[in-house]
Amino acid sequence: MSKSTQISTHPDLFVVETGLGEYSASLKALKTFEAGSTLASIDGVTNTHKAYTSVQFGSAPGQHISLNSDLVYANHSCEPSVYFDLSSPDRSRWHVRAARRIEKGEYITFFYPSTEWDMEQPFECRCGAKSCLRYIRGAKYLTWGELKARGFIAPWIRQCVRQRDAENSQELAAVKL
Ligand SMILES: C[S@@+](CC[C@H](N)C(=O)[O-])C[C@H]1O[C@@H](n2cnc3c(N)ncnc32)[C@H](O)[C@@H]1O
Repeated sequence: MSKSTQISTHPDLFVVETGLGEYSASLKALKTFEAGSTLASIDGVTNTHKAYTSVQFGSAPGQHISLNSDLVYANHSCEPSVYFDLSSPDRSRWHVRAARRIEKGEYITFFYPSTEWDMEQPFECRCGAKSCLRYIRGAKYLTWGELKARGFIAPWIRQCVRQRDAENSQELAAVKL
């Protein structure tokens, strides 16, 4: 995504850092945020089709939004600094919250599989975290243990995991009969 001519949507909170290669832009905090605090509301969104820039907000087909803001530059991390809370049916209550204390100058990152079941554009993860999962393609490809170790997981992802795991254990039971 190119940032060069766009105006910042959150100039007092974040700055978009542009890198050299493709997909190398990132989002940095311009101030310190306490753990659990709300960084920003997720407003101005529009419904869209699944894309590498979209965020999923439910388990039904087509439940994806376009952020239409600098928040789209938040990269994935396996040890994220924020989470996107789109749990409420009331969109005015959608927020970005701090998963831990975030110092000024730190990257704003979220755990993409916390909202995404089966991503449009998987990638080799470069988050550099000790617990890095290496290849990110959505929650569908992770165990519940791998997911829950990362903190916040959206309700629709928890529901899909429960369904998948129930189906797998039924299949296993059928094989054993
Ligand atoms: C919504 S964009 C995030 C902003 C992106 N860095 C850019 O410059 O447009 C998502 C894309 O960024 C890249 N990305 C995000 N987090 C990454 C990570 N931890 N490791 C490698 N690539 C990442 C992937 O190409 C991914 O499809």
